[in-house]
Amino acid sequence: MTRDIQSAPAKGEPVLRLRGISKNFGAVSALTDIELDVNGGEVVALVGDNGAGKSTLVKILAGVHQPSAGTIEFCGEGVTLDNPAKALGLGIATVFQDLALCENLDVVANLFLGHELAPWQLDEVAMEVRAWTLLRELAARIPSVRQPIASLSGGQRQTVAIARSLLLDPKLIMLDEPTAALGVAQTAEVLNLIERVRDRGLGVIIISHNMEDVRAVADRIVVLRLGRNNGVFLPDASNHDLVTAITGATENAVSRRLDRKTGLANEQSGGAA
Ligand SMILES: Nc1ncnc2c1ncn2[C@@H]1O[C@H](COP(=O)(O)OP(=O)(O)OP(=O)(O)O)[C@@H](O)[C@H]1O
Repeated sequence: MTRDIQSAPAKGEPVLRLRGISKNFGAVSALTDIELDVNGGEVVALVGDNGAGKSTLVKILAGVHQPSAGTIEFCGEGVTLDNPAKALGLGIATVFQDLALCENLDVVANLFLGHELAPWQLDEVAMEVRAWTLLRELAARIPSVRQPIASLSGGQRQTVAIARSLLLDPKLIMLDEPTAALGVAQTAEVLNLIERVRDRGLGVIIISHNMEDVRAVADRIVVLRLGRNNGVFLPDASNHDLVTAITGATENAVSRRLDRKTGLANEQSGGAA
């Protein structure tokens, strides 16, 4: 059922609390003893190298995978997320990287796709008004809600996918690489949108490999490495500390490269002064 997007949790209230979450796929331990806390009105970035376990954790919260061990508290209550419908019903929305939009349908149709139970589902005018209202509330830049998805930019598509997930009035929204493959302006637009979603009081989990985007929008950065927690950072943490937590090595190619670049920039600014 579709509800109004205003009824989000109060800011700062715990939305999600994971303790001891583990997930084994046969002999592979994808996650071991994971802790994660997300509050209302907070963006938490989940970062880690390939294979760190980010997608597995998101899929557990989306009800796609069942944890092998551990507890999930959602809005103060212990829950089991047996399937995606249960997670959605509780208020956990996920925007996967493929966005799952229908290219040939317009924005309105995509927003309401799958919400067949809504009373106004077949009322085209009501759906269009609701689509405009929602997109305006999000200050989204979509020229026309009657445009087919195929004609929209990557940033606009991401916006439609996020708006669609908000129609179900979630308390937590998970975004998998929302800025991957976007240009500078589109990335800024999506980051602004994430901030507006946060300002509504929702908890937001964002998976990203882009540290610049993570720093720009996250309130906390949670690092996973080899399926385990490997540090929680504020966005002003140094690149060196973040890269060290992500890769597990204090001396590595990424941090050497960053140090070289920083050194070069300092030399240049020193020379110019
Ligand atoms: N369905 C599955 N069956 C078996 N092993 C899996 C399955 N899904 C994930 N894994 C394993 O779990 C580990 C964590 O993978 P996961 O995809 O969660 O990492 P990730 O951090 O999302 O990586 P990436 O950034 O590359 O998407 C990897 O070793 C992966 O091979």
